[in-house]
Amino acid sequence: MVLYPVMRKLLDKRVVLASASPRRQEILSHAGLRFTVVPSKFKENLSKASFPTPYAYAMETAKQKALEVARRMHQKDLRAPDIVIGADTIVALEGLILEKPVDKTDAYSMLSRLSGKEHSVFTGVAIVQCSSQGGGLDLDVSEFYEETRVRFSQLSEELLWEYIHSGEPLDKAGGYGIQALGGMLVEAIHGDFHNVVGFPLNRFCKKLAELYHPPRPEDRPREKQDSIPAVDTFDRLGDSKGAGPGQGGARGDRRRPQAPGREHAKDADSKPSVESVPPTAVLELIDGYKVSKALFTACKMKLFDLLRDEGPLSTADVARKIGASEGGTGQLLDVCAGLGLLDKTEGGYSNTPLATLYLLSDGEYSLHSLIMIHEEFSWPFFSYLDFAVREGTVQTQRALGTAGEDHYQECFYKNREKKLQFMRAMHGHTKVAARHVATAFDLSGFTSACDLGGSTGALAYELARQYPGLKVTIFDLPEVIEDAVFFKPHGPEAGQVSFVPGDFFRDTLPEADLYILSKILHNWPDDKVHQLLSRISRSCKPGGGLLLVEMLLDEDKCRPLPALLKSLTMMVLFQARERSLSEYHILLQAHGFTDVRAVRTGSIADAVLATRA
Ligand SMILES: O=c1[nH]cc([C@@H]2O[C@H](COP(=O)(O)OP(=O)(O)OP(=O)(O)O)[C@@H](O)[C@H]2O)c(=O)[nH]1
Repeated sequence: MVLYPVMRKLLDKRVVLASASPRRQEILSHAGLRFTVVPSKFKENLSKASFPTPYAYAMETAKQKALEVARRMHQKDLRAPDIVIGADTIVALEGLILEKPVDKTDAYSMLSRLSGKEHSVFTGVAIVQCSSQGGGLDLDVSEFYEETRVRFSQLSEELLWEYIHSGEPLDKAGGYGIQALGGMLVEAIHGDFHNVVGFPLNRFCKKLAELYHPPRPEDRPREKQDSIPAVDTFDRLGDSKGAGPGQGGARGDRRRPQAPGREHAKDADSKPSVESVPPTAVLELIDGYKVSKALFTACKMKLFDLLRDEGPLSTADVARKIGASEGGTGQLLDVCAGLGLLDKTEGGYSNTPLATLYLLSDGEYSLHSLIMIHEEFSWPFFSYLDFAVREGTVQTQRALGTAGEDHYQECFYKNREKKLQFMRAMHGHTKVAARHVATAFDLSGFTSACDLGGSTGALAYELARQYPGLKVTIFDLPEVIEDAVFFKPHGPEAGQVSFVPGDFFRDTLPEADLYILSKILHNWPDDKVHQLLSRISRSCKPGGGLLLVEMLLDEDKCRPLPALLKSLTMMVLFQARERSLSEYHILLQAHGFTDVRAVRTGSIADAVLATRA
C-alpha cells in the first residue's frame, strides 16, 4: 500500500525480473510491482576466488543475470525492457561462499557447517536501466547488496536429515529456506528477513528513490537510515512521459543530485530566499578542495599503511611515528575519520574497509599512486584552471615551470621512479573496474585482442581470466613494456597475455579480432583521436570489434559528475575530453564501425563496443 506511489510511477515502464526464483517473484509482486519474469540463462560460474569479498561475487552474478536478459530481449525484440532486475543470494561462512546445494550430500555438508554458528546472507541486486539508441543498446547498471546475519541452533543429526529429506534445501542458498521449515533451525537474525529469502525489499526501495530522485544534500541528515524513504520521496519520481534524456524524466534524474537552488526556485515559484535555498550545497563545494587535500596528505604520509601495520594507534603514537606535530596529526586523523576513511575508538585509530581496499600503497586495488599523481601533477594544473579556460591551452609553463610540448612524456617517462608511479596509478585504476568492463559484453566470440596502450596489462589479464580462449597482446611504448613485468600475475591467465613494444600513432598495429582502447581517447585532442581511430579502422578486419573503455557522459553533458570532472581534468592536462555515447557513435561511424553498444557499468569506467563494418 505504502509503496503504491513508486509502483504507479513504474507502471508505464517495462519492468523485467531476471529470476526464476518464486520467492523473488512473490516478494516483488506483494510489494505491488508489475513485472514480467524472464529467467536469466547466465551460468552462475564466476570464479569466487577472484572476488575480494563474498558480496562482490553476489553483485557481479546479479549483474550478469540481468545483463544477459537485457541483451537477449533487445536482440529478440529489437526493444529492450526499461528496467531489468537481477539478484543473487549467497551464504558466507568463515571465508566460504555457499550457494544452492547440488544434492542431499551437499546440503548435509552445508547445514552441518552452519550448525551452531552465525553466518551472513548476502543478496546482490542489479538494476539495469535500458535504452535503445539508433538500434544500439545503452545499459546503465546500478548495483547494491544487503547483508543479514543469521545464527543457527546446534542441529542434531536426526533433525538435519529429516530437514534434508523434506526436499526444501535443494533450491535455496546455503541449503535452507528461512520462510518455511528452515525457520526452525534459526536461533536469531539480525537484519532484513526478505534479504535472506532472496530479495532485500527495503534497500531496493531506497535504491529506487535514490535512482529516480536523489535526496537534496540538506535533507540527508534528517532521513532515518533504517527506514524506507517517505512516500513523498517516492511520489516525486519523474514521469517519463515526454521526458527524453536530459528533459528531467525519471531516466534524466538518475545520478544527478538535483541542484538545490534550481529545485526550490521552481517549487516556490517566487524569489529564492536564504530559507528556501540554504547555502549548504555551496559551502560543501567550497570545502571540496580541502577534502581532496586531506586525502592526498594522509596518503603522502602513508597513514593508512602505518595503521594497517601497527594500528589501532593513538594520535600521539601516529604523530611520533610519522615525525609530525601532535595537534596537526590529530586534526588530520579526525578529518579522515569524518570522511569514513578511519574508525576512531577508545583504542585509537584504525582503517575502515574503504581505506584498506583502496588507500594502502601496496593493496591489490590500491589507488594510492593515482592519488599521488593527482597531488603532484593534476593539482598544480588545476591551480591554473582559469588560464586554461580563458586561453584554451595546456598550462604547462605555469604549472610545471617548463614549456615542453609533451609534458606527459616529460613528467612520467623520463624518470624511472615517476614512470613506475604512473604505471601503478593506471594499474590500480584499471583493476578496480576491470571485471565490470571485461564482462560488460560477451566477448567469447573473439580469439585475439590487442590492447593499445594497455600498459601493465591490468585489463588484459582480467579479459584472459574471463575468456580462457582469448589471447591478448599489449601494444605500448617500449619504456612501458620494459617494466610491465612487475605487474604480471601468477595465475594461468599470464600465459594468454603477450607484450609488443610500439607507438600506436606510428608503428604497424598487431593483428587482432578485437582492438581495445582503454582510457586512451580521452587523453588526446580531436585530431589525434581521428588519427588513431583511422589507423585502427585500417587494421581491423570486417566483423572485428573495437572496445572503448571510458567514462560516458550523459547526452545532456551535465552528468554524471565524476565523468564531468574527469573531462575537465583531461581538458586541463591535455586539451582533451570525455564524450557521450552519441559522440562516440558519430566518431566510430566516421571510421567504419557500426552496431555501437554501450554498458554503463556502475563502476569507474564504462564500456562501448562497436563492430567493423
Ligand atoms: O532462506 C532462504 N534462502 C534462500 C532462498 C532462495 O535461494 C535461492 C538462491 O539462489 P539464486 O540467488 O541463485 O537464485 P535462483 O533461485 O537460482 O534464481 P535466479 O533465476 O534468480 O538465479 C533463491 O531462489 C532464494 O529465494 C530461500 O528461498 N530462502
